[in-house]
Amino acid sequence: MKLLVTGGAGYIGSVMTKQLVEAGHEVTVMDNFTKGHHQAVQSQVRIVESDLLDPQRLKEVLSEGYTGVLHFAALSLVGESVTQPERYYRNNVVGTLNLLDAMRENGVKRLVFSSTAAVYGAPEGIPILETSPTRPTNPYGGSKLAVDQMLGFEAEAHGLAAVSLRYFNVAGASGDIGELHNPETHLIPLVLQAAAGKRESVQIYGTDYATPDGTAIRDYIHVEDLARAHTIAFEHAQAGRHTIYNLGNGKGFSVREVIETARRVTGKPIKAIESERRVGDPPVLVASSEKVQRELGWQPQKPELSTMIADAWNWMQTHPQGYTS
Ligand SMILES: NC(=O)c1ccc[n+]([C@@H]2O[C@H](COP(=O)([O-])OP(=O)(O)OC[C@H]3O[C@@H](n4cnc5c(N)ncnc54)[C@H](O)[C@@H]3O)[C@@H](O)[C@H]2O)c1
Ligand SMILES: O=c1ccn([C@@H]2O[C@H](COP(=O)(O)OP(=O)(O)O[C@H]3O[C@H](CO)[C@H](O)[C@H](O)[C@H]3O)[C@@H](O)[C@H]2O)c(=O)[nH]1
Repeated sequence: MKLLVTGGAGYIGSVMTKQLVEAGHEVTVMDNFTKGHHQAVQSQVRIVESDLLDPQRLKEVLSEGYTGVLHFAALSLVGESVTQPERYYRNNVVGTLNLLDAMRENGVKRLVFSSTAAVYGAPEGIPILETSPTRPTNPYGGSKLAVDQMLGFEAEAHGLAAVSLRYFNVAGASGDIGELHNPETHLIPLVLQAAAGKRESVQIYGTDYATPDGTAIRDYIHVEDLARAHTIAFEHAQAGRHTIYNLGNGKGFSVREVIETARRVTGKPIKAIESERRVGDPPVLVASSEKVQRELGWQPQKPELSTMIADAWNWMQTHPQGYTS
């Protein structure tokens, strides 16, 4: 298949691109490189350095005849979205609208979209189902929910085959591709930076949650398992339908458990400092992934937290400078 991967130079998109290339597909990556890395993209992949906010370029590219699009490009810093909501809605919603226009104009009718657990806000019940109420507590989650809703209407009106995958906490690395965000806000890379001596310590945001050890609980999913789910979802997408799936392991780990596991995996004494809660963080986010398992037959192959941390640690050690381009 000939596929367009937006945001394919970012963390998850580059793992997706690698898997697609390994499966023999022809891939074009479109990325504006505000966050992405050239080195994360396989050498045989065509890179179009362009922005989703350039509708003309999107139309030109999509006129080249694609089977479908895997759409990862987005801004995704929760804190930044609170202070700059307009930027998040423009990039994530208007960018996706431009993409849908270009797809429609060129008869490209298949899309998998990166949605997020952030659409659920602070959930009423755990595990979180796809039918749980969506009440995002920040503009990032709001922008993703707006796209999820838009896709439902677009599928109905124009026959698009669309799938939204609502990821929980993505972690790990895939061989020579790893996680390098700047700034980094995610727990596991920060913990490993402390293990590697790149930072003195890691902060534990909140020790007074109503959880067994007082720290917040999250559902971590290996980036390879996540990317594999996209391929299955893409193949099963049905014309005129928009389907939503949660993607997690259905099992939660606390911040202290993550740090403890990282100490064991790395053999390093990682210094942790107990701090205040981070504003807007829900105490527990754990997915029910029953629907994706039942309907698509997806199963995580790397469900262990220690495997995710070991793969991320291995990447960090083999790439001490991260990506250089
Ligand atoms: N990492 C997670 O834990 C997580 C969890 C839930 C959802 N997601 C979603 O998954 C997707 C990928 O996340 P990631 O962690 O790989 O992020 P990332 O920042 O590493 O990758 C996103 C890529 O999109 C590109 N991009 C952003 N806006 C663009 C635009 N307007 N035009 C072209 N390119 C643009 C960036 O340069 C970057 O390379 C995002 O949509 C994110 O919201 C991520
Ligand atoms: O230095 C840190 C960083 C994080 N945490 C804690 O670790 C947990 C995980 O935090 P991350 O920042 O790694 O991940 P989030 O759960 O905040 O965010 C993830 O889930 C969100 C949905 O709620 C979005 O989808 C977002 O893109 C995705 O990364 C949270 O309880 C957070 O408070 C710390 O204690 N110390």
